[in-house]
Amino acid sequence: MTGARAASPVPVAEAKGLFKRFGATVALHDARITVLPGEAHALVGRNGAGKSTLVSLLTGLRRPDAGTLAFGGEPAPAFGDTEAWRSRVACVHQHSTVLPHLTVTENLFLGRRSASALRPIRWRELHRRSAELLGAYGVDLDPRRRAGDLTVEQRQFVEIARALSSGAAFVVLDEPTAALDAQGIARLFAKLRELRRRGVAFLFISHHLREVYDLCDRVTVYRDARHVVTAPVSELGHAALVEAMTGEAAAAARDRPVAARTAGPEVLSVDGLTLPGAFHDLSLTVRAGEVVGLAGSASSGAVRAAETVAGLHRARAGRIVVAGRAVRGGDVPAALRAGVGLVPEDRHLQGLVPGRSVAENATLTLRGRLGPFGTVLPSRARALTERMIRDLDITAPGPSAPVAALSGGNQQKVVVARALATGPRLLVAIRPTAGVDVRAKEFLLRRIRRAADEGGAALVVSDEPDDLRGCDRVVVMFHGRVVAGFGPGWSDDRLVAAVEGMTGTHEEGR
Ligand SMILES: Nc1ncnc2c1ncn2[C@@H]1O[C@H](COP(=O)(O)OP(=O)(O)OP(=O)(O)O)[C@@H](O)[C@H]1O
Repeated sequence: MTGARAASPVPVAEAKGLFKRFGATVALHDARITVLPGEAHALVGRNGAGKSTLVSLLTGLRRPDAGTLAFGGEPAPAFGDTEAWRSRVACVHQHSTVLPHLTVTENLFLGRRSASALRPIRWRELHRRSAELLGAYGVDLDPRRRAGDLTVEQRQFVEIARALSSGAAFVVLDEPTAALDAQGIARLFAKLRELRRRGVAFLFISHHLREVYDLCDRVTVYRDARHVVTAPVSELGHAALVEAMTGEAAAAARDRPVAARTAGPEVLSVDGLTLPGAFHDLSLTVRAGEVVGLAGSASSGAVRAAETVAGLHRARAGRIVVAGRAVRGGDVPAALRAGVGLVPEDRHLQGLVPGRSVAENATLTLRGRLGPFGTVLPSRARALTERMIRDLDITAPGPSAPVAALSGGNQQKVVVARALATGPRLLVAIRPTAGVDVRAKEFLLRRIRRAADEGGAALVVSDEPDDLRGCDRVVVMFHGRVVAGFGPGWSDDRLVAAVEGMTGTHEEGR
């Protein structure tokens, strides 16, 4: 075995001939993947391609219908032997599996069986060991802290440290950057590079193809439940990668607005808005026909500001006027009545009712509009949803499928569909393309643009240059204040610098 290793290394993980169905849906069809020791291997594909299903099989969460899995040349552990799976593969999900009410130490050492398991727990000793363990991965954290009080980034590092300390040399990262801002992503990547130097291998799932090129050696593409290609990233250019994902030749270059459109009357006017701890004295206008970007990192207050406009928080001071009507803060139904549609940041907490159908979720905001006496007539809801499924290119078995059965990106499209269903005067979209594949991203952004072109207006919160490129103006926030404003034709560098608080310019006013 050891002799053969030099010639062709034993893969840290290898899956062959995987099949997995959910009812009538084929999630994986004869799929395969091979991850070599110490490599950073990307897995990409459109929403619903089968990536998360593969992760659930690779981590022992689900059992394949057919196919084989091996780690380090050995067959996968028995299904249900959690400890054995954990020692072979670790997974960092977008949604953390760290238990929030326990301390960092408890999370790190939870459920470990050892010779000393029957002895009373010596907390001082354990805290010292966790500090040491975290230190070894360059994480400076008080191990006595409750995990629930950590940031997403810190929780991810606890998760990675836990995984590696149980012996795994293979970590699956399922959209780990989705909830991080640019600096958080840079720190995560620095840690991942360092771990790779020590021989740890990664399977990295992301819809940000730039991250794939930045971090990974090889890339595997899945399309419609099947393996399409595995190649070194250096041999698969951007256009070829998108083509492998979509099965179509790459789309023509995205249209960039060259000049500001003539804007109509004010749809949103925010004046002197203050929410202590989040933003201070914020003033902003959005006119009919405009798409305005609100950019900022996690601590900028941009998300909270947009949520306040949509009625999720009550500001301490200031005024919000939508289409000439003052909107009382902290009242979502009032904001909805005034014509605000919201795509919330966290579709799991604020966006969807998982057990209900796609049709019910997509029409949640429409009560009273479709039928008499506040009812939603099933036939009309169905017709409307079928149109949305077509319109937004949602991959779903049909309007009556439960939304929990859709892939993450398709769930996000249902959230956007729902916000658009009311024909809002002002669409407030918070990171609307999070978790959405490359094609669907362009589609959603075009759909938002269209809502504005048809007489509405949109406020798009994001720190992704790609999300903001189609905006007429971009307002940048840093630490709760507006620090910059850009008109059309801004450069990525200057925008990123402003988001990171490196500059404060107003190129085109607000
Ligand atoms: N629990 C489930 N019940 C029914 N269908 C499911 C379930 N989980 C996944 N599917 C279906 O299996 C297919 C593959 O989904 P999967 O979540 O693996 O896609 P994905 O590539 O991870 O997509 P995304 O990029 O949107 O996260 C989809 O058609 C999805 O609707």
